[in-house]
Parts: sequence; structure tokens; C-alpha cells
Amino acid sequence: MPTEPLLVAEHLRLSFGATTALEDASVAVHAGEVLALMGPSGSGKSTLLHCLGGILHPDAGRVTYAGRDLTAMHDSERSALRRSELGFVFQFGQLVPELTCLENVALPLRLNGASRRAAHRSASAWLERLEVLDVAAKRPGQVSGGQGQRVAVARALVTRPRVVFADEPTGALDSLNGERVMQLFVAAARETGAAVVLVTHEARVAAYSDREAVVRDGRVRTVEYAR
Ligand SMILES: Nc1ncnc2c1ncn2[C@@H]1O[C@H](COP(=O)(O)OP(=O)(O)OP(=O)(O)O)[C@@H](O)[C@H]1O
Repeated sequence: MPTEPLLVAEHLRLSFGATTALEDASVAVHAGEVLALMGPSGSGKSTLLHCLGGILHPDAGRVTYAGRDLTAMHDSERSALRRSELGFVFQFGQLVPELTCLENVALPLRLNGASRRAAHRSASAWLERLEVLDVAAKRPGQVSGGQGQRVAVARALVTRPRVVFADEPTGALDSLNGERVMQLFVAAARETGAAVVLVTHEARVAAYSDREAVVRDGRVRTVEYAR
């Protein structure tokens, strides 16, 4: 494990009106590691994940990515960083329904300036890697939940991000499907060297992580090496 973490959250505080979601949350993510955020419902896991990924802005505290202060960046700078170096896999609604699965996976590359041909070539390779090349021409509404999640994983990894964030990535799947998605996801992330930060309730999903952080009452209480 390298000594310098890639992504660091320090003393994050964030409230939604009268609800304090994060109280004093600190956690570090190392390059290439898989970190699971666990803990009771409403403890602040998703909020922490969104702060780490630069989607939510904390009221206090700091998030540093590769030595750069995410919390101090302009929105445009943070969006550019998100597009090029971070990937996201969410449980629902992440695929564009009007596009085919192939076009969905190609989209981040197109947004980063790749030609249609190059983007489609990479997207095909990623769909194959996730064992869903057969649904390339279908729209998200025409595929199963498990296939959709694999397409979403392909889309998150296609830009070869340094960190991929996943919020309950297998939450809507049965255990067999969930298991396979996690296997493919973690193997692909390890192959590209991406770190993974995932929120999960399920011990069998957390079993794919290198470390588990337990979030309680808006704080990261314990961080342990898994296995
Ligand atoms: N957009 C929002 N507006 C208002 N309150 C919110 C919002 N997002 C989260 N909260 C509140 O902040 C607290 C932490 O929510 P968060 O979603 O981070 O918890 P969680 O640990 O991910 O929960 P779960 O495991 O149920 O998904 C909860 O009390 C939640 O109700």
C-alpha cells in the first residue's frame, strides 16, 4: 500500500436543513485499493461518497485528490476532473434511455473528444470485458437489471479513471447476479489500476474490498483491512 493516499477527506461536515448527514468524517483512499463504506441506514455513507466524488460540496472540511483541493476548485474545473479521472456507478437511472448500450458506454469518451469510431471500438471492448457485448445494440429499457449494471460498470471504466465510485452497485440484483457483477467490476478495476469506493449494506459485496470503513452518525468510526 503506497503511503501517500490518492483521495483524502478531512473533517467533513454537511447538513441538509436540520439534518446533519456528516459530522466530522475523515477517510483516505489509496491508489488501486477497493474501499467499502458500510454502516447503518442514514449514517451518511452516500453523502460521504458524493463528497469524495466532488458531487456534493461539504459545509466544512476538505477533500483532496492527488494533492489538489477538490473543495476549493471552480465547478467547471471539478466537472472536468470528474469526467476525465473519476467514474461513477449508481443503482438507478444512470444510463441514458434514448441511447443504445454501446452508445452509453461510448458517451464519456465522446464527451472527452474521442472520434465516434474510436469511442465505439473501446466501448465494444468494455462490453465484451463485462460479458454484455450481446446487448450492445439494445436500449437500457430492453435489458435486464444485471446487464444494465454491467453496462454501467463498462461506462464508468471506459475512460480508465483513477477512482470509481459505486453506490449500492448490486443493490437491485439477486445474489447470483450481484456476485458476478462485483467479480467483473473489481477484476476490471484492478486491471486498470483504478481505486474503487463503494457503498454497500451487504457483507458479501464488502468481501470484495481491501478495507472496510464503518460510518456511524456522520463519522467514519473504524477502518479495517478486510480478509
Ligand atoms: N438530499 C437530501 N436532503 C435532505 N436530507 C438528506 C439528503 N440526502 C441525505 N439526507 C439525510 O442525510 C442523512 C444521511 O443520508 P445518507 O444517504 O448519506 O445515508 P446512508 O448511510 O447512505 O443511508 P442508506 O444506507 O439508507 O442509503 C440521512 O438522515 C438522510 O435522510
